[in-house]
Amino acid sequence: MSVQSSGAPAPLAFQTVDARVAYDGDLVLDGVSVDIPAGQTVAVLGANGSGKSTLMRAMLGIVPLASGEIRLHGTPLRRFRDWRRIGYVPQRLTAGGGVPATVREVVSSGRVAARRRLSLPGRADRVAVDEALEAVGLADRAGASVRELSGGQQQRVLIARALAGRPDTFVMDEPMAGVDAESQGALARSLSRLRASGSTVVLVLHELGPLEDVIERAVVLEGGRVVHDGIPPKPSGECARPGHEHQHPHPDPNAPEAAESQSPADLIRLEVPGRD
Ligand SMILES: Nc1ncnc2c1ncn2[C@@H]1O[C@H](COP(=O)(O)OP(=O)(O)OP(=O)(O)O)[C@@H](O)[C@H]1O
Repeated sequence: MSVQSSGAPAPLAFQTVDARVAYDGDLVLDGVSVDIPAGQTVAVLGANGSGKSTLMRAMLGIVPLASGEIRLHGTPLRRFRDWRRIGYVPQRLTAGGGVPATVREVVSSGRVAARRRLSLPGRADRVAVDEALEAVGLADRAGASVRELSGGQQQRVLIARALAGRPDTFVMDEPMAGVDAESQGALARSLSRLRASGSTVVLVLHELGPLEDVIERAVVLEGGRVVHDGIPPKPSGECARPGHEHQHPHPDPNAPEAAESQSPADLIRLEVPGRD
């Protein structure tokens, strides 16, 4: 358990208790229990179809549980109302869709929940949007149509939209998927700042890559179950050699969590679509 400097345990941002989710009768989350203290930066890793996105959606009540319980900031999900605290970046959506919106317009939409009902955007909204654009390195593209941007830049727009609402708790589903190196660097810097500011960040990743130094903890899913929860696995051996195409997270044999896990040899077998 994470402990604050006062010695008291840190309050939990997320708590899933024996969570089960089924689609059409097929169990895709099979008894997941994870406590995420406020202020932690946690990666959820696992092979394709292991249930990562489903866990994110269940944590936010987007898909219902078959059984178990979810609490957000100590409140059972069904009673949770403080959604302004939560910033969600969904998986693989383009920021603009078919609508010819500018970067600023899309990011400004992240302020709607933070505004008082029926009030027009004010100075605080403009400042929040400016800061969010700055944080993801897109201040100079504010007037551009999102359709002109690269996939990685569009991903940054979605993150800026979440930042603009000034939540303290982020859920990001594969923010690095299909993102170019420049945008990966910008995202890594944004996440470092979020971590330094005490925000909670839970993000789905296929590989740690440039976020390796930012991630404090990794939860690895396999077949809808947690098979590792602890120190992020380090790339090693063949995969760590220069010239290797990608970095699969591998178990660190020296990590105490790895030694305690159910099946160390099978811990992490990640697939990266189209690259293996
Ligand atoms: N809405 C849905 N209806 C039916 N089955 C679904 C639905 N969403 C996901 N699934 C199935 O549930 C399983 C877990 O999917 P999920 O998207 O949570 O996995 P994932 O680990 O995030 O995978 P990926 O890395 O490919 O995004 C998969 O077998 C998937 O096909």
